[in-house]
Amino acid sequence: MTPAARLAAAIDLLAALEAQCFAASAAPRRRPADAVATEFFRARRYIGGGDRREIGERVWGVVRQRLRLDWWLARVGARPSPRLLAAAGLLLLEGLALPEVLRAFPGGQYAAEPLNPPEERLLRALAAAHAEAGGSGLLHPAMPETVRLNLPDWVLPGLRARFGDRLEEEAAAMEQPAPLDLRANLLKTTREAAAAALAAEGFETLPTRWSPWGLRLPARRPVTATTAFTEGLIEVQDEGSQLIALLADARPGLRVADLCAGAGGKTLALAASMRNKGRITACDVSAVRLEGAVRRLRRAGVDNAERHLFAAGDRWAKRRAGQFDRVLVDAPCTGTGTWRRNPDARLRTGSADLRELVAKQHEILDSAGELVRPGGKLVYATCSLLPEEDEEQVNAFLGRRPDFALLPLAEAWRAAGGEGAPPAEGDHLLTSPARHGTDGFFAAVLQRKA
Ligand SMILES: C[S@@+](CC[C@H](N)C(=O)[O-])C[C@H]1O[C@@H](n2cnc3c(N)ncnc32)[C@H](O)[C@@H]1O
Repeated sequence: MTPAARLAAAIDLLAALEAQCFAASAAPRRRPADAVATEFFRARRYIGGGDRREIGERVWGVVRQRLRLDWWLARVGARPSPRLLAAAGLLLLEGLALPEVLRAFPGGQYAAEPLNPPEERLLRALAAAHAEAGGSGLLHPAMPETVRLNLPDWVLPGLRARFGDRLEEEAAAMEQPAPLDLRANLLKTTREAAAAALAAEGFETLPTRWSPWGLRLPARRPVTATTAFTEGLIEVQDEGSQLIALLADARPGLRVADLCAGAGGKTLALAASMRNKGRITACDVSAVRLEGAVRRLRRAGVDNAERHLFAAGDRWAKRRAGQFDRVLVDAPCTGTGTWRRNPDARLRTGSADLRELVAKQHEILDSAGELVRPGGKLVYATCSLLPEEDEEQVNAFLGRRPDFALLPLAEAWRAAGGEGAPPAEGDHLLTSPARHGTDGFFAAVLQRKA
């Protein structure tokens, strides 16, 4: 592809993302950007791997900096159309000079149409405003805090309550690319043997600091193509997520419910710590997600897991009241803790989603409480750093259910075989990108009084 054709494809992909992920009209069925991008490239098989990578990098660059690019465009009175976003990206992110940006829109077959006079006027104004502000970088002293931190305004109160003076540091860490964490599958291997198998295939890893099962690759690499992966020796799982499975203390022989199992990320880890003994039920409301667990469970050699798809009017939970030793609620949440991995999520989630999710978490926690046997443990977890979805949710539950008590984290950690001190905030597990180099996860262990 010519450079002009690549830019034209990037503009088309930006337009697809706008329509399906970000625009108000895309609500309430906003799609994840990577799903839209996969579909986009699948429909354009003539775009080869190298071109795809370049187009993708350009588009993700714009998505990552979208709040700031929108601010710059608004400063010169422009609306963020895909064409202007692409042009602003060339100018402010890729550092092209104005004439080069204009030349990147030559028109003709397979190239973006030349900027029209109003677009060109806006771009010239943008270049002038940027030059006036020093001409380098994306930050500007007049930017509001939310744009400066690259965070939507609805998360600021919650994240400030969470991090206080450290908010800036955490916001910066949320902009850094995430490492790739793997979990050694103890049903088939040990952490050391999995590391050796990966090293033999050219993938050097380091053991993770807190998870006894974790291996870290410093940068994303196509690990799913390795024999170690296809043979089920490893799974991709952030260390923070591994810690939640660890904290659940799922021992051999227990009866365990993974209530929001999705595609089984934590089910797999729970089954491994149960050594395939006892019974684990992976539940979800999404058939597609639950179906995604089947192949993973098979690859991992898990044979003590069953699946249950919740349906309207389902009596599954009622019939199993008080029967589970462990219940994990890996609650649907805003996912603020994973924003470094999903830069589009901050653009497609809003305060209405937060309100809806908080209500859903409340409801799921209540039905989870019914399932736990006296003396059993309920682990409530999210990949959000917002107190409303985390400790406030837990405190409200404890207010409703005096027959449950919060197990202090140090105690829960030791009981689960954790070594050293866990990443904590008070009596809860809390990991964050800046402090722990993991995604942001929250977990609390609640024990039903015997
Ligand atoms: C954070 S994700 C789970 C991720 C999964 N546990 C893992 O480790 O890969 C939350 C899941 O909750 C599910 N969910 C949403 N509402 C639910 C409900 N009322 N009951 C059970 N699961 C629900 C979603 O479909 C989603 O798969």
